Amino acid sequence: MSGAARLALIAAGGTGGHMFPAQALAERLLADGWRVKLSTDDRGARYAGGFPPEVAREIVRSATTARGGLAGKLSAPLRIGQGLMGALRAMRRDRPAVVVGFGGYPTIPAMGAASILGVPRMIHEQNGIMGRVNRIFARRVDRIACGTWPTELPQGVEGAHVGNPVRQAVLDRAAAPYHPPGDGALHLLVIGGSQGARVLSDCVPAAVAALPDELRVRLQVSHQARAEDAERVTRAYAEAGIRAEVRPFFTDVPERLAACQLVVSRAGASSIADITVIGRPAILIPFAAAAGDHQTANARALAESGAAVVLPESVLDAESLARDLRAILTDGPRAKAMAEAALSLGRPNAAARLHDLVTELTP
Ligand SMILES: CC(=O)N[C@H]1[C@@H](OP(=O)(O)OP(=O)(O)OC[C@H]2O[C@@H](n3ccc(=O)[nH]c3=O)[C@H](O)[C@@H]2O)O[C@H](CO)[C@@H](O)[C@@H]1O
Repeated sequence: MSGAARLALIAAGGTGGHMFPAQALAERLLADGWRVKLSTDDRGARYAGGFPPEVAREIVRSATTARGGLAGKLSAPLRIGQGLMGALRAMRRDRPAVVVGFGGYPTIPAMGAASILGVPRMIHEQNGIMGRVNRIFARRVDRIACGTWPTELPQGVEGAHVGNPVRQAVLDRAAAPYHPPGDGALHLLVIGGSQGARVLSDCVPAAVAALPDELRVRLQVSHQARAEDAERVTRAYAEAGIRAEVRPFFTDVPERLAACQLVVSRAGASSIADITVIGRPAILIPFAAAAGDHQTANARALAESGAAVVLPESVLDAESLARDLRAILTDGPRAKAMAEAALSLGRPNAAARLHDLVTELTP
């Protein structure tokens, strides 16, 4: 049955890691005739440009953006309380058929209001270790969908494994033909999650500069660097005579992934989902300080299946990275086997499965 005119309220927190799976579900629900509203805060709203225009036009703001310092901490309960009152008013007005939370503080008002008003609700957890806010609501929702499996859930709570939904632009390139490294150009994509990663800016240009000349001259690097690091990263590549495009954020990661021979990436859940749905070999550098070291957990399945080499930050330096880059870029059959292993872990139907769970929840 199609979901004509039913409204789904999607709540997601401020990082790309929560916003991209939310976007993927929004796209799927809209395609099935649902109306969709998005509840997020100012940080999350920066990702709204990627959402379909009818969702981006009218965001339900949840004023929970974290502020620094003691004053910020002390005022947090007040801001969450105000957010909750606003969410209750909006929910009484809009009457959503379902509320889906993707984690992060900005989801507290919408998930809290849905609990109070008895609106059918579910959460999607992207990582193998449940985030703090999803944990708060884990016992107060009708369904829990998990992106990674197994996921550590609170005792007595059950989850369904759906995978991490990826954007339509990624699905459009699912299993795109892979051209393993040979004699031609070598495209290297370097992404540090939604915020960029300083450690990659410190290491990758130096590692690439240490590669043998015959590899270096064929390299073409797309490197996402934090805005404050972009200039020095650009300079480092230029000084090493390497063609590189350095940007704080690539809006066309799906295209660049499809075109590349190798990815160097953090191990956030959506980064991994994109890499495995398109199917590309990767060197993963998990963010060691992520809650519960969940990025290392995220990367494990790829390492075990041979899809990726995992370099923990503790052993990462330009030399170790150069060794791995060289090993993969000079071994086409190995790169091809890695790409195939990655593809076998991809879950291109995650958004569709999540959509089905949402539909089951609503009369
Ligand atoms: C530091 C931290 O705690 N990070 C968490 C955060 O990661 P983070 O916010 O970095 O999110 P993910 O790695 O999950 O996703 C990043 C997304 O941004 C896209 N992208 C990236 C760079 C770019 O230039 N353009 C672009 O479009 C990627 O293709 C991917 O789809 O949320 C994830 C999901 O809960 C967690 O797994 C991560 O551990």
